Amino acid sequence: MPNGPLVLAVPSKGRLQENASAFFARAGLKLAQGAGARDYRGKLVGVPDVEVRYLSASEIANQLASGTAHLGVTGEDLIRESLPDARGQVELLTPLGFGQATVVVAVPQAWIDVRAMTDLDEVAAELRIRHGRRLRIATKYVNLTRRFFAEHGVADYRIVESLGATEGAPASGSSEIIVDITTTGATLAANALKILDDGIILRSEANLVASLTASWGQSQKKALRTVLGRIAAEERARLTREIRAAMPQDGNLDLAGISALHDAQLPYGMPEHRGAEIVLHCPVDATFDLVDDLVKSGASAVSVRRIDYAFGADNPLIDRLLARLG
Ligand SMILES: Nc1ncnc2c1ncn2[C@@H]1O[C@H](COP(=O)(O)OP(=O)(O)OP(=O)(O)O)[C@@H](O)[C@H]1O
Ligand SMILES: O=P(O)(O)OC[C@H]1O[C@H](OP(=O)(O)OP(=O)(O)O)[C@H](O)[C@@H]1O
Ligand SMILES: [Mg+2]
Repeated sequence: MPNGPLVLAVPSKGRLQENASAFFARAGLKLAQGAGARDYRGKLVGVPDVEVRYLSASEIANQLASGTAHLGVTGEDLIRESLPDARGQVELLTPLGFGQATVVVAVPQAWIDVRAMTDLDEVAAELRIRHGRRLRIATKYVNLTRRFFAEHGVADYRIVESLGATEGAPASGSSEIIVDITTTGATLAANALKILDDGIILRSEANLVASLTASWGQSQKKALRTVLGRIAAEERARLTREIRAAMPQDGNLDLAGISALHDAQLPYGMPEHRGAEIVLHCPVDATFDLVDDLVKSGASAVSVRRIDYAFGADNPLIDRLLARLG
């Protein structure tokens, strides 16, 4: 639909759901779900031409790949696992700071001599000789597993597809080892499994992802500018502090030098006269060093505040995506 709505796919359940709604709310994008909790469609309050669809995290990855959804929030693990050509199908716009999970290779703790991927070759050979069968890996990350094992030159194995409770597979005898996600490590420990020293396949977190295969007409691009504009403005504001001060009545404050030194901007220009108000925007980490330099140079009434949104003429998120859409 060249002039249809922009389809925004949002997690409908699980660990990503609450964090995703909070993320949109911070960006001033209020999700309005349809009539009941079972209505899986909604809107963005005050933003026309956007249709919100509530889907599972893995379905969001699929719909971004096929172009059924334009924008979505999902885990990078699911993108890398389900999309054969992630680079050509989607653009990962920004990591969101939640949904952290690491995809790992884990083996029984009882295998004390097995510490690294290279040790698995020996295990596999022994299994073959003693029991006449291949090393079994339980996982739902079939593609990530194949790629990682190939990179490590381990070829003599068989994948047992697991639909859940993967960590239980070795104890129940349906596999020898597993590939799964872990966050705190509690589930691995409870199942007496350990991560191989070089067994980290991917460190994942939730991302804002755009589809490159969806049809991007005029109305979708317009909605995209609004949505990404607010998201970028919130992100910029979160990483920035606003510092206000009065220019000293005498002495010479080298404002250009100080701002360059601390990577700060003067969004409203140079103050025009002594005693005039200075407004600086600087990276959060630079705040106190910048304040010290201002005070040392005679600035008075220095105050620091957080800002909610910082809109600029440029928007790196949109520019990057439009460049890729051509
Ligand atoms: N500790 C965790 N356990 C599971 N998923 C996590 C964890 N931490 C972050 N995540 C992220 O959440 C995603 C899974 O989300 P969720 O379980 O809601 O959806 P799903 O996998 O599509 O559904 P289902 O689990 O019912 O198959 C993971 O792929 C990962 O990106
Ligand atoms: O390292 P931990 O903090 O213990 O977390 C990791 C576990 O959490 C998830 O399972 P979940 O409970 O979501 O069930 P699921 O497999 O059905 O998604 C994941 O699949 C792991 O099993
Ligand atoms: Mg889950």
